[in-house]
Amino acid sequence: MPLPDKHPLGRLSVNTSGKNIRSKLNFGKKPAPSKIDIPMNRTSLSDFEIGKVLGKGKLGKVYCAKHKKSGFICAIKVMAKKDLVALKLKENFRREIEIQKGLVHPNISRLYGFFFDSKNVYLILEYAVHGELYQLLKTYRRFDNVTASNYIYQVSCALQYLHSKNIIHRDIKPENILLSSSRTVKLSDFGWSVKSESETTNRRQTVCGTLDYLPPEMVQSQDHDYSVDLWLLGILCYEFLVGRPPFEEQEKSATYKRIVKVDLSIPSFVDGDAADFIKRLLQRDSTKRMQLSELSSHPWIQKYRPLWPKAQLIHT
Ligand SMILES: Nc1ncnc2c1ncn2[C@@H]1O[C@H](COP(=O)(O)OP(=O)(O)OP(=O)(O)O)[C@@H](O)[C@H]1O
Repeated sequence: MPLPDKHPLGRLSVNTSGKNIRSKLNFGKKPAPSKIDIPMNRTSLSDFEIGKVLGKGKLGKVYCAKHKKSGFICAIKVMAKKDLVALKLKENFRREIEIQKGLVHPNISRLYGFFFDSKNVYLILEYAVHGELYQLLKTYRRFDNVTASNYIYQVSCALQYLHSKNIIHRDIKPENILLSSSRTVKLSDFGWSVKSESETTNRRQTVCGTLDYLPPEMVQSQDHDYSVDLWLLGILCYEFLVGRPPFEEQEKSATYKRIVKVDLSIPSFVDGDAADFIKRLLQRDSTKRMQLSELSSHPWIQKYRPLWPKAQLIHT
């Protein structure tokens, strides 16, 4: 699988404040339905009332929208067909849709369906009212242990589900995590995900993902498997608690070197149990990484779990 020309190995800076998102839509007095009931084969843009821009991605904008007939509130991602072709992203996009449309889990952003016209492709997505977790992290700089452990646990639930379906996400980072009401994590962006035939045999070699988050085996273009997501979870946890990823350097090559050596230094303000949690995931030898099934019994999770908001305990 070739690496598309324009993969963003860096941060995107977009305005996703989420303020007044719904203000332009006529929501009416009736509560919006919580389930979508749209015949996808006959859907077109005119079936939706389009509201405010929720954010801008590499390939287009995402809008808040209401399905006129049912009143269902969703997010619509609009991508120009010509951009998909020009950026050689058609295959990536097709794979993303194929993978995401079959996923139904409380911690995974739903893709309800898609439609297209002569110019654009439109994805109908679950609306995440609080937008990207990355913006929240930028606002607070770093999260406290209660928040971080809760978000990490929710991401791990999403990963457990994905892995059970033989899917490796490969691009976990704060930009690819959305927050819906009551701060429920919604893992999104399946553009770099792959579906393996079997959990153990199908190791892959494609280099992908975001630079700071790449595991040693991918930096070195070696085979990789499900355990890349464990590494990514470790980096995510570090970034939540410290405010930046652990191997960040100005020069790409310096970052690569630090990743390969696992040149990890955890600031002293990080909770000792959290530091242990991170170290258990950031293992050079991918077979030694803490398994998702072990994660919920780790002391860091155990310690802060009683303080999590009740709404996030439903997936245990
Ligand atoms: N389902 C959603 N609910 C609410 N806001 C969303 C949703 N999807 C995207 N957004 C907002 O729109 C912005 C752009 O999303 P988009 O998926 O296009 O970003 P992207 O990271 O460039 O994705 P991709 O890598 O697939 O192009 C996001 O940063 C987010 O703030």
